Amino acid sequence: MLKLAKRMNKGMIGLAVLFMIIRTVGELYLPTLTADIIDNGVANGDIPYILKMGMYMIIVSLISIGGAVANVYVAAKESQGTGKEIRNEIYRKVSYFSRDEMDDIGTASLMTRTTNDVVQVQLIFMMMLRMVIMSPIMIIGAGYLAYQREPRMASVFLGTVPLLALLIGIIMYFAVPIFKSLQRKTDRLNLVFREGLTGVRVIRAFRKGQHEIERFDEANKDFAETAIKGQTIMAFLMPSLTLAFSLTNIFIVWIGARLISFDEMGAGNLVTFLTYAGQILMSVMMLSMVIMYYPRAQVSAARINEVLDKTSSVKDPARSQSLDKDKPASLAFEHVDFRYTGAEKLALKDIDFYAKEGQTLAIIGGTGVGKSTIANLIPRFYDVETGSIKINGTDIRDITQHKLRTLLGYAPQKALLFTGTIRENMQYGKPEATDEEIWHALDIAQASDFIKAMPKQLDAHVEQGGGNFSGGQKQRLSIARALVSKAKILIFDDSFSALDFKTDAELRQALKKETKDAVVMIIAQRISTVIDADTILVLDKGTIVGKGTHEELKASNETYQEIMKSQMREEDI
Ligand SMILES: Nc1ncnc2c1ncn2[C@@H]1O[C@H](COP(=O)(O)OP(=O)(O)OP(=O)(O)O)[C@@H](O)[C@H]1O
Repeated sequence: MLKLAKRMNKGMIGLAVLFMIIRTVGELYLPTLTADIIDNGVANGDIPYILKMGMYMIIVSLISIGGAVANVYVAAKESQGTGKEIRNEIYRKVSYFSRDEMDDIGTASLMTRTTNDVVQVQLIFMMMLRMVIMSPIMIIGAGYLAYQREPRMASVFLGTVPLLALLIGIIMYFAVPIFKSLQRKTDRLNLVFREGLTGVRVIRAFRKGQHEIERFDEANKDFAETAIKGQTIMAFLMPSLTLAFSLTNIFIVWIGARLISFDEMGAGNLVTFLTYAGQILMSVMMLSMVIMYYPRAQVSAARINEVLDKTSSVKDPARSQSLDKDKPASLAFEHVDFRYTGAEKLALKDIDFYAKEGQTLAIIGGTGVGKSTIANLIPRFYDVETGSIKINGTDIRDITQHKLRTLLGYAPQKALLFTGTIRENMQYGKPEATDEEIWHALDIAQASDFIKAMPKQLDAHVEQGGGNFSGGQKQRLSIARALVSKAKILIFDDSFSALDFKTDAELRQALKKETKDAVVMIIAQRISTVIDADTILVLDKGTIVGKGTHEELKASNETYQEIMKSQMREEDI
């Protein structure tokens, strides 16, 4: 918590303290003025004195109110501002995470941490800048002033304050663990909600709607029950305060009345004491509220720090090497082994190939053999375990990720579009791309026809995740987006799978003409997609079991022949 609190502006903290001191001193001074009015003004019937002191009280009240308002303003501004900074930093940090770190924390939890956890921390910052400053000054100040006035009456606080502290301690003993567990339950609630929303089509197709509703209901119930339990325990706080307050008042009035009747104390002191009692007990309660919320905020702070302290396993080199742009583009995997974090077995073993500009390299194989893993290693979503990947002869770990990614055009397996217009989506990798360049890329990707058919064309709206386009349309748009940047290394991870055979063939033909100075990697499961590639890698269980052209593999490679048999009729073979 302290680590996050250090982000607050020291000057603003100083201002909050100053304004709070002004407010508290004002509030502590007012009861003494009341006592003066009663003892010197009312008792002697001195109207001018009452009026003078009344005016004085109004001025002190106004200064005190001014301090209070200024303190709230500074506290709110600083806590909200710090919260905003923390959210920004989490977002910046996460955007540099490798897939390993993303998998480790999980998207739902990252969302909870950026929103709900930051709100908890903001709340405690706000409390710190207000109550934590005010309460100790108030308790010590009111206690001291009360003692100065009449030590015999002040002794009442020695009994009631510890009683209140004991009651609060008991409440906290039960409430704190409950509040701590609430953050975990918020995570679970978000996870189930997010899965239910993103998987809504699958859920409906499998008629699992009711099951999902019940799953959410269970997580929701668990969260609500825990929150209710916490609030129920908290509900004892107010009666405890009332009890302590009433006992204090009874004792003050009892002792006070006796002292007044023996003429040992003025009536004004009694009123002053009752006010001090209220101020002291209220401050104890406010402090206990902070102590009550603190553990929950501390859990939140730890969860935020976990994200902020996480270092990406994929690091930029201390000194980035420059790539020779004039050199012909090339992509090489040199004896690459790769294993997912925590996995026992290698996902890729001894992957070794080379492709130069103008060449198309295809990778074919069944599901789960490691095709996408190869594609994911090139933009350094993960780093290799042994061996190396080289672009234009330079190890990709020797250049910055930013520079590396400007060299790549990547169409992922799951075509993803962003909310906005077609133009904005196409300009994602090259913000300065002209309409002409965009249409050209759409032409190659066989996407211009359906975009032209839309009334707004390049200004047509794209819904979240590209929801208003078909799977095949999304794939073509995703291919066009990769082409717009005119990258020298183009990776198409199963990007042709939702296209019909005719579109698939036309697209590859147009692509071939356009990519004479680029290396094109096509990952596919269909033989027809890889048939024209210069080199085809046949992948099985993470290793290359065949390398060559279609004709060569057709003649000699068993795995390739099996894939062909499963996909083509005998006469086509
Ligand atoms: N994030 C991950 N963490 C752990 N293991 C993973 C992860 N992603 C993939 N794997 C495993 O690595 C292996 C290769 O997966 P990969 O996605 O590369 O296969 P693929 O050949 O592209 O399959 P498909 O054609 O079905 O997409 C699989 O056995 C898979 O279970």
